[in-house]
Amino acid sequence: MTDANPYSPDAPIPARLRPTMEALGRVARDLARRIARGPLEGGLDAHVGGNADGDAQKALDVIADRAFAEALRGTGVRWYASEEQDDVTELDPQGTLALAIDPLDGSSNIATNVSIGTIFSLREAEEGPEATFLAPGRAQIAAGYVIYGPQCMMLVSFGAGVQSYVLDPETARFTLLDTTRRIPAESSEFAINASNYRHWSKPVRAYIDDCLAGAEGPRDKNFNMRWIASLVAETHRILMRGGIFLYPQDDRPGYAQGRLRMVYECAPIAMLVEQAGGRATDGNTAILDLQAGSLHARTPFVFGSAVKVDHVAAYHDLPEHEVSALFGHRGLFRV
Ligand SMILES: O=P(O)(O)OC[C@H]1O[C@](O)(COP(=O)(O)O)[C@@H](O)[C@@H]1O
Ligand SMILES: [Mg+2]
Ligand SMILES: [Mg+2]
Repeated sequence: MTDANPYSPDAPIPARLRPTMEALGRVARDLARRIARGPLEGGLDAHVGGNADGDAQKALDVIADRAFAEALRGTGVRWYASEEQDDVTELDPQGTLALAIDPLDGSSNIATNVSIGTIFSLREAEEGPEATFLAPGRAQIAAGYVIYGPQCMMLVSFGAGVQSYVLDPETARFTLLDTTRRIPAESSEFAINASNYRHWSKPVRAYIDDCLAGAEGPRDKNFNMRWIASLVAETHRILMRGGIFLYPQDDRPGYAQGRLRMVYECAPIAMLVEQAGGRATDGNTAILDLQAGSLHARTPFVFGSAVKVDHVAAYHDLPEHEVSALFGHRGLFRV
């Protein structure tokens, strides 16, 4: 029952991007099946080496990367840039598109039966890989993710809102749900890896301190916290019910620009978030206006409901004495 077109007939995918999107959908469908089989597949979580960033590579990282690269041949993609490879591959010299991909996001969760994902971004292919991928994220013509969770879903934007699909196990097709996904403005949830608290900058600490102070603090309300350690899963939750995500820079060696990669993770998620009415910044500046210094460059990343992301930026603008003060003396926010 696995036909060539992995989408329902009503999928509003631009004709020019169809072959590429169909290849992505077919691989995602196959990965969803393998991930669901999990232990029966054997060794998906095995350590197999390290990638360009020095991150540990799992077998599923490599399986996913190879499967996407292979399937994208002949679909109009010239440049293939993967988080799992040091260099960009030229798939088709005649191709006019370029694809950046995090083939398997959240790989620390493979063995734990927690949602993982794939993040992808499409651009026009310029003459060289750097001219293509180092241009600000506003140059993206499409961006999306697949979440391998209790349901396998794809959320994608072609620059006119966000389309949501669920993979129907009965038909093996990504079936269109809606094209109007908006991030709810109101929410009481924030997501951050709080184990790094002591390494954060003062503005980030101050922002989180004020959330933790709850109804007794300057925010006058109680918050709840989430941390899944799968960017795709955090993004999906925020697209469904609002909130804010932060992966800031910190003092640990190697974390001067945070953890997440501009080209493969932050730029595509930022496009989806903006297309859903939210905001995505590096703490101050819109991610989509920033340029990556290199293919694998990282950036601090803050995204979610627009008002919340703006608050974080305001904390970065506070004078030193206010950002260091206890929340009772900060006096800036009454939200
Ligand atoms: O373990 P940490 O430091 O909380 O980092 C979690 C983050 O790292 C990531 O797993 C990085 O992605 P990869 O799994 O693709 O390397 C994100 O999905 C997640 O948000
Ligand atoms: Mg990732
Ligand atoms: Mg990854």
